[in-house]
Amino acid sequence: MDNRLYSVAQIRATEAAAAESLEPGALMRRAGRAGADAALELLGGARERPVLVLAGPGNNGGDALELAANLGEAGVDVVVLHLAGSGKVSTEAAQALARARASRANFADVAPDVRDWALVVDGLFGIGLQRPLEGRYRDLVSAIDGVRCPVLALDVPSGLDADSGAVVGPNGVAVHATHTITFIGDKPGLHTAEGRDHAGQVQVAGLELDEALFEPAQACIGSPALFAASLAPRRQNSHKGQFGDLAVVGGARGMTGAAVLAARGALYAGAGRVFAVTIDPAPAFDPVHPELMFRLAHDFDFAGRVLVLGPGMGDAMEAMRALGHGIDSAAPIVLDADALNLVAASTELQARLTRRQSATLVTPHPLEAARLLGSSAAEVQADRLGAARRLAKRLQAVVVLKGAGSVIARPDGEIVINPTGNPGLATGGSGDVLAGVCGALLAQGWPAWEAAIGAVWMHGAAADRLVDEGIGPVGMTAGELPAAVRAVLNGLIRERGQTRAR
Ligand SMILES: NC(=O)C1=CN([C@@H]2O[C@H](COP(=O)(O)OP(=O)(O)OC[C@H]3O[C@@H](n4cnc5c(N)ncnc54)[C@H](O)[C@@H]3O)[C@@H](O)[C@H]2O)[C@@H](O)CC1
Ligand SMILES: [K+]
Repeated sequence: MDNRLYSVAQIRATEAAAAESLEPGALMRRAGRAGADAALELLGGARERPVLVLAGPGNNGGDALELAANLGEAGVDVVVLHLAGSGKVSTEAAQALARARASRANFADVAPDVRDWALVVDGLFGIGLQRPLEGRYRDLVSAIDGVRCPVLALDVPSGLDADSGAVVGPNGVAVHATHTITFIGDKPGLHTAEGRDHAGQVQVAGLELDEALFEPAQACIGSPALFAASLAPRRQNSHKGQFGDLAVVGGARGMTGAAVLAARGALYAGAGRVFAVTIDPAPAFDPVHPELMFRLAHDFDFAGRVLVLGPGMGDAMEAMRALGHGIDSAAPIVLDADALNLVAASTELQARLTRRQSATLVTPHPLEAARLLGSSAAEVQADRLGAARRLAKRLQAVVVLKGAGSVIARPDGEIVINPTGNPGLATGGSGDVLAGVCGALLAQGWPAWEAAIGAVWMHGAAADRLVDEGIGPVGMTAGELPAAVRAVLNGLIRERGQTRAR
């Protein structure tokens, strides 16, 4: 599976290189053909109701006009609303307009009333969007929100930034597509931030371009293939000492649950022995999971333990002290939640973090990332890939920027966007479980990059599995995640074992 993601600048460079050896308009015709095929597939055999094609002023509109001509030829009743702009029209788009005018597609002069369409095709704007949608464009986007049929976006849902997945604003709007067919290569903005809500199911049409025309991708979509090397079945002759000692350090007064959830996540993700190390005195044991060993941070020996620092840690002196010990330890560590806030407030801790010799993995949500970067959550969300890259470089750590389409970044700028998960994860404690799973994989010897990609993928897949079982998204609880993570992880290991046996 090709899971690479390209920036708009890279797509433009590929297009320019391809255009040198192609006749004018070839790419637009290919895009119009691929778009029409996707539309016909969505229509199935249905021909009773017409298809509405919205064509904007640029080349995205050109793609839509080619598509409309193709659908007309295929005998589909097509209504085109073409919104010409005042700017210069490309030769290809002008050709596409002439072709559509000469085809069996019908042109409407004004926005037709919302009616019973079989399909709406959004070809208003693609990667050339320069500003928020206003006036008639904005009205059309609102009208599309009212339709009951599938909405197919060409290249990018209009109004969405293809690089960042942000709706171009302030107070911007963007088409909510059920399906997006994106051209030349896949784009990060379709998979993170607002992208998942606006793009729907994404299909890539490569337009038959030669592989050599592409610059190396610096981002891709996460999948088990990226952490397959770490999914080895356990040897029969195993003992718990081989799967690591993990300590979750957190649980200040009133927040013991955060540490327990992280510890349970770690237990179910296969860590050999798991300690819940609390800042304040906690219950002696977890009656649901007596396997967890409770200790007080004050007299815990951090040496040799993989650490998850932060869940419910608070900001007391004792928390600072424990965090300092953890950061200076020689073992891999995960920093989450309160630990990130403490690091954000201390340049000294940040400096110690960058001097670490072993792996550091940090799992901020957008507000925590903003505190670490000295910006705002809105700024982080406006450029999730950029924020994650900056943070990874600054902290010399693998970063998981959580939220829809979690962004995983490493200091050299490489990015993975996670495709699994659902809004059921937007509940207290789910981040604690993720931190615990990250720690468990590190404790079992996974490299930090694979551990981050794998933990996020499995945590999301666990939530998807719970939704399939009717448990969520509404009302899903963090406590239900660990067992589902365990099922996902064992399923992957089994699959991998079967693939290798074949
Ligand atoms: N570049 C490529 O690699 C290819 C591009 N194709 C299509 O062409 C698209 C890019 O074409 P363009 O560069 O012409 O860009 P777009 O068609 O996305 O939009 C540019 C046009 O819209 C206007 N515009 C931008 N934002 C606006 C706003 N908010 N309100 C009103 N007008 C606005 C611009 O002035 C310009 O006229 C791609 O998304 C794709 O659909 C395909 O034909 C195949 C190859
Ligand atoms: K579009």
